[in-house]
Amino acid sequence: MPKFAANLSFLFTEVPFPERFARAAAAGFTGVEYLFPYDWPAHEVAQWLQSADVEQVLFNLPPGDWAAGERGLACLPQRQGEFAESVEQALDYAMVLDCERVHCLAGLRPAGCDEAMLETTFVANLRHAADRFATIGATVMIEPINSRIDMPGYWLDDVGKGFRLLQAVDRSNVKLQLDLYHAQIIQGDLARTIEANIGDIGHVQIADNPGRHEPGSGEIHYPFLFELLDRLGYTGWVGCEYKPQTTTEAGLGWLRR
Ligand SMILES: O=C(O)C(=O)[C@H](O)CO
Ligand SMILES: [Mg+2]
Repeated sequence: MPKFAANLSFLFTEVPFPERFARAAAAGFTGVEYLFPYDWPAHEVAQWLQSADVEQVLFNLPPGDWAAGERGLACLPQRQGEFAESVEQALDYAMVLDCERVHCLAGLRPAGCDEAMLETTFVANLRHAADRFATIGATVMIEPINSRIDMPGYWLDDVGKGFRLLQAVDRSNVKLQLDLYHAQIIQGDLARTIEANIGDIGHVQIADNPGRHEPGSGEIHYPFLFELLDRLGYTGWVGCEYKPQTTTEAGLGWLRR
């Protein structure tokens, strides 16, 4: 069975964020991930990790103005200076939190912008981020996110495009974050996608479809996919990025099977 990380932006939301680390540990998780740590000083987050004795598995680079609807900076030609600053902020947090993985959100497709310009910008930004995070031995993830249900207008909304971009970026520490919930909505064919690209997959996330709830609540047969990941020798983490149908603890039955 793969090793699972609790995504604290989705799970244990019954309690304030600082308390979620201990709740995740008490539920048996040894690693945690979440969207953004930037509302708190890095040393405080490090204290929560240490007190709960859990590993910081992944977090996201700053996304721009999330509350205003922005979903990342990496593809935006006019925001490269801000992107570079966001990389430095995330790098500082990754060092303090001893985190080896960060996810770089691509951004929303701006109106009237040439697609080639967006891709050129994304590739240059990811190369920059990769070279900065390589200084601490960390990996930068890019994640295809569905633009049909969850993130309308998101620029990296195709799984094949994600794997193609890895080739264009050409950095060994840039990998694909395969969120199987998004991949199911985008294209399905999950097992073959995993098998054909296992060497380029740096992180996996799970939720069921439809509804983005616990594994076993929808159409995706996760026991088969977990066995496939094991058989393929996947040693990375699997982030539990789903919305519990009732409470987090009540929804952990799938993990106990
Ligand atoms: O949306 C997702 O699935 C993610 O994992 C992003 O990192 C946050 O939006
Ligand atoms: Mg995800």
